[in-house]
Amino acid sequence: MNDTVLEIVGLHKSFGALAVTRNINFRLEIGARHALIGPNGAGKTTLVNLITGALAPSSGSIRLEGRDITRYSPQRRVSLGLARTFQINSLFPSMTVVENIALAVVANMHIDAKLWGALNRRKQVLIELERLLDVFNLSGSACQLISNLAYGQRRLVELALALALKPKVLILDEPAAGLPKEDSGKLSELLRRLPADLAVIVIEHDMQIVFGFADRITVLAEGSVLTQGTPSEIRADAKVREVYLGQARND
Ligand SMILES: Nc1ncnc2c1ncn2[C@@H]1O[C@H](COP(=O)(O)OP(=O)(O)OP(=O)(O)O)[C@@H](O)[C@H]1O
Repeated sequence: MNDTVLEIVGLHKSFGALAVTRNINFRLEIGARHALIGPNGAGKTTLVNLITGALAPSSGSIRLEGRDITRYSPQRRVSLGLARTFQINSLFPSMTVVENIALAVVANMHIDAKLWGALNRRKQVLIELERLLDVFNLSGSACQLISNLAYGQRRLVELALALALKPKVLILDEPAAGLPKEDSGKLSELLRRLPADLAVIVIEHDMQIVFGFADRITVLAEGSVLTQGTPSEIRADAKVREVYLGQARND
């Protein structure tokens, strides 16, 4: 059986004469926990934008479950199961946590207003809502307005929204950014509760999160893959230490 869910082959992106993504290759298997690390300007965000379709590559290909999605729109990629965390400004601040998540669940189940009244549909939505609130420990704040939540809680709601899409691949772009150190410990714990069959790519500067979460790490430098390996291989790699780990947030 082929367990590959996402495959990146020879991906290349130039802005004019500047090549910012150079011949990137990697594959994710079902349930993978993959981290993308590298110094500022290494090309991590550009690579995510290529995978999600926000940018078109100059060459190379992206396959999701064997299907070539290289030229698909971002929306079509999402509908096929490629999600990334929502930005905070995609939450509705004057609505509650549960209302925000419910909107995403209902949209993903393609339930229109007329069918919403059907009891079994309503039950399905409620079961899914309960599951998402539970995964992210949000049940206690379900009825709070987003505008009253602390920053860390809002980030959890974004994660819940992304999971409401029932993705096969989830890209987490710096989930710990802006979180106080004590909350990043909690974030690690919650990341471990993501569904086992979901393939996750995390881009993160916090090395405690990266090494606690990833089973495989790709290190980017100047747009290229410097090396890939298991956390212990990456930790022991002299090149990586030189270009990155010595300067990363790992206190
Ligand atoms: N639209 C663009 N036009 C020209 N150059 C760009 C563009 N977008 C990104 N770059 C350049 O591409 C390189 C990689 O940027 P990118 O944001 O992908 O790096 P990064 O690894 O995500 O960095 P950081 O960790 O700081 O977010 C940088 O040198 C950046 O200046």
